[in-house]
Amino acid sequence: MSDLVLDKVSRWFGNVVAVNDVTMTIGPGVTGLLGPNGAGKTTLMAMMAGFLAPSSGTVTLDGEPVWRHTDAYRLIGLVPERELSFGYLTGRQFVRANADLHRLPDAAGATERILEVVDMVEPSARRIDTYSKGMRQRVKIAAALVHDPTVLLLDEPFNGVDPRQRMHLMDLLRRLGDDGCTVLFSSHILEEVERLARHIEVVVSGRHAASGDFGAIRRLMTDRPVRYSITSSDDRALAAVLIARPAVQSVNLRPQGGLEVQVSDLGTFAADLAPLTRSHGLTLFELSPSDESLESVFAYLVDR
Ligand SMILES: Nc1ncnc2c1ncn2[C@@H]1O[C@H](COP(=O)(O)OP(=O)(O)OP(=O)(O)O)[C@@H](O)[C@H]1O
Repeated sequence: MSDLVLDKVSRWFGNVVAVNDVTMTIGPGVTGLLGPNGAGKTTLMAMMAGFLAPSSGTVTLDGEPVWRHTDAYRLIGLVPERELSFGYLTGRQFVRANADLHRLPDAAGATERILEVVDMVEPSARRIDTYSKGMRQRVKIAAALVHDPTVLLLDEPFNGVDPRQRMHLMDLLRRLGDDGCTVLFSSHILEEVERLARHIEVVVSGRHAASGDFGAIRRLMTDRPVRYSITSSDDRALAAVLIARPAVQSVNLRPQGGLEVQVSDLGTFAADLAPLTRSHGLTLFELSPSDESLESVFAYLVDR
């Protein structure tokens, strides 16, 4: 069981600050690292894996720094986002090469064991460039796990993977987490993180924006003020009805028609809206969030 601890970690490239003063602890089980593109997730993972030195601050694994510490490398496996460039190798050869690099006493045995774990025994005799995206991911995971690390870091492991393979990968990560492995995976997709991780860390623009149980963070996100565009059979009458509701903060009639409504409690508003319009003899034509981009959700978390 391992704890990965980041203490006031920053990393800059020239004058670009990729990671800004991040403090967090990643413990056993599955944790999701959520953030929009360019948030600094890859840079954070590279520092956690000991592949990149922090510009300031420290990353430690069970109290020992990971940077330039070969003992720590034996405890960490990294599954990078980039594609494997060894398409001419078979899956087995690639995993075996990693086992050899770790100088495992029984590299052949470890290779077979881990191919079994990721369910890749049968295709492992084929060249990697004949594999589907999901199979390539599983081989990368096998290579990262072959030395039996206590920490597994995965950068956007579900990108481009079809839904069936995604479920398969999620089951695998869940199993590793249940067995006590410290599993951290990054994603920019909320639903993906929600399905797999109970604990999440959110990063935005290099900063640590939120940390905790997924439900609590989801609530923070749904309780934030949200703006909707609504069109109905009688917008003026609907405006009068809506402004009386406690969850509604403001209502504007738009010059081009329809309403712009700001809501403070998304759950209550969503549950109320349909029965409310019906009971006033009104018909809803369109309801769409005006600022529901993931970036706006993240920006809200940062500004809190
Ligand atoms: N080697 C580098 N040189 C210069 N800038 C870099 C370098 N690596 C990362 N950056 C910058 O640091 C910021 C964070 O990048 P990073 O790749 O860590 O984010 P990310 O959350 O992983 O994004 P994505 O999901 O798009 O990969 C970006 O602005 C990126 O352009």
